[in-house]
Amino acid sequence: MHTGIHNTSEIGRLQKVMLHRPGAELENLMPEYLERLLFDDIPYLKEAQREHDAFADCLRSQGVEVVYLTDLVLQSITDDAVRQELMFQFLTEANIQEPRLRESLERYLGDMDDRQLVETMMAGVRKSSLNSAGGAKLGDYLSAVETDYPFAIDPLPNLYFTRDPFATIGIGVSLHKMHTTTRNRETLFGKFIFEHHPTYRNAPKWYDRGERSSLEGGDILVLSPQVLAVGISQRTQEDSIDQLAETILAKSKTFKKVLAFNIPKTRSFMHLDTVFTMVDRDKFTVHPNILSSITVFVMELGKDGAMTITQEDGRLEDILKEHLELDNVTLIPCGQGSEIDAAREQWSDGSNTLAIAPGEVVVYSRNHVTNRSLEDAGVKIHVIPSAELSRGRGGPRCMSMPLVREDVTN
Ligand SMILES: NC(=O)NCCC[C@H](N)C(=O)O
Repeated sequence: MHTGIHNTSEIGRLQKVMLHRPGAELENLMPEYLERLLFDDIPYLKEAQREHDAFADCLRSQGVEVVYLTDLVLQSITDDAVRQELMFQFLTEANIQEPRLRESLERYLGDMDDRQLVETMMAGVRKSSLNSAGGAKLGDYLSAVETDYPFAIDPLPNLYFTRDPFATIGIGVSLHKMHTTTRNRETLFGKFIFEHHPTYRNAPKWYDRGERSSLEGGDILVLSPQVLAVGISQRTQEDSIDQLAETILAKSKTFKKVLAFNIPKTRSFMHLDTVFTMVDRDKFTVHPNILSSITVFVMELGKDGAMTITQEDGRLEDILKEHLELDNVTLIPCGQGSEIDAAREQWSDGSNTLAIAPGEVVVYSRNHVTNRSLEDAGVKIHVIPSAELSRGRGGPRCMSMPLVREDVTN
């Protein structure tokens, strides 16, 4: 079946990837609301875009086709009914309850062409722009809707972390219910892509955004065509993993095991991929601080179709060796084992590498200590600028969603 998606590993040569170039949503960040919107600082947009373009150019120079989220959403608006439905659901999920405000927003957005509409949905809507857009009737009700809050609709500043709202696994997709309200609104774009985009609408869904428990893409690592790793983290709950594992193991026809990694539930370790990524067939980057606290559960379907779960007690290297059937596994510690360098570089995603081929990864320039360890371990690195992008707490893996990778050969 052609689904537009083929992703059977973390490291197979990357052929097609989805990014989101940060846009006006970053200029709608205000210090008061940073925590709720999951930022620790405000990136300088122009510089963040320059860095992001360097990331995209780096990928293109390695033969990767780069597609952008905005374009995929636009290509999914196949007729006017889809556009209306997108706008309707967007306003509902932005929690616009006040009928006159909703009417005014419908008029404001309704006058835009498709691209403006999608970009505005992403950027958020300031009350001031509604007023200046000829909303003369607004004055009589804006006083009723929290006058001191400057947004009619909040921005979606985390969109450039395309790894999280949905994840490609095998030939299908896991569309997520996110842990936070702000990120949950992002998944609407994925819903429309996987319902309407001519290339992607047939992709099987292994998880859906209507589920009750949260699951985020940064916790999902496709270790091999048979083995999936999922983090039990601040963002991903056990119930979601039960459900994803049951569906994948029963329906994908290829995956045989899910390894659930229980990691500490903290902001800096928010997803599994902030502490652990695969860089080669037998090499992984890891934040040394998790090694003592991580536990791994192996989930498999028995002959009767019922799930079995066993807890692994050994060292991470040995667990990976066993389940990936490898002779050797090398863990490359973030910060070369120094407590200080490890903490500093992990905070800015030193362990969050994006593999573009076995043994070849994209990394942030600022994590020079970890980057040296990668090179010492024989990994080829492609270094991208990182001063502004890293302020959002995500690295090259977080900023990319592979759509097509070549299978890994031995
Ligand atoms: N996979 C990832 O770790 N993504 C990074 C997400 C950063 C974003 N500010 C967030 O807190 O969700």
